Amino acid sequence: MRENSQPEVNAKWAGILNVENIPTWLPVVALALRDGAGRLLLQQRAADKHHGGLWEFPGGKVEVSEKPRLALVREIDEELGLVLDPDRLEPAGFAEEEGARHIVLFLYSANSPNAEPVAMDGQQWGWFQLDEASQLPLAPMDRELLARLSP
Ligand SMILES: Nc1nc2c([nH]c(=O)n2[C@@H]2O[C@H](COP(=O)(O)OP(=O)(O)OP(=O)(O)O)[C@@H](O)[C@H]2O)c(=O)[nH]1
Repeated sequence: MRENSQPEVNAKWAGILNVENIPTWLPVVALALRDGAGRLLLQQRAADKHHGGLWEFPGGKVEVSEKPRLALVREIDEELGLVLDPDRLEPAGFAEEEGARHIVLFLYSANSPNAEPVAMDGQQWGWFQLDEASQLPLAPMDRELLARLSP
């Protein structure tokens, strides 16, 4: 594209294109991992974090330039010591949370009948049937996503 020679027009575009003027959002990936009995793995957030004490799907923030699937593989390894095949992660929905940080949570699903998770950060976790999971104090987006999962 040819550069605009009018300084006032350039200044206007510089203002619009300045990253600080673009509303940003935080991409987060999470996993609905099912065991051989169809139960879901959920874990409890640390008390001192956003949504502290609530239960959630394992996962975390997508780093800059990281592909979502690979971010999820990294997070699941870091949190649960499980190494997943990125090609076996199925998209399972997304949800959004307004707030100081606008979060978009991308949920994937995977089956792992023989998974032996280890709580790498000492977090509480468990396998839950869908009806059991819905009884837990869940993070708001997780409740929404859980309701959309097939039994
Ligand atoms: N991992 C995960 N985060 C969720 C879920 N639901 C939900 O609202 N969140 C929110 O998404 C954000 C993800 O942050 P995180 O803390 O898990 O991410 P992280 O592990 O990369 O960051 P950290 O450095 O703070 O530990 C938090 O604000 C968290 O409350 C969920 O199901 N899984």
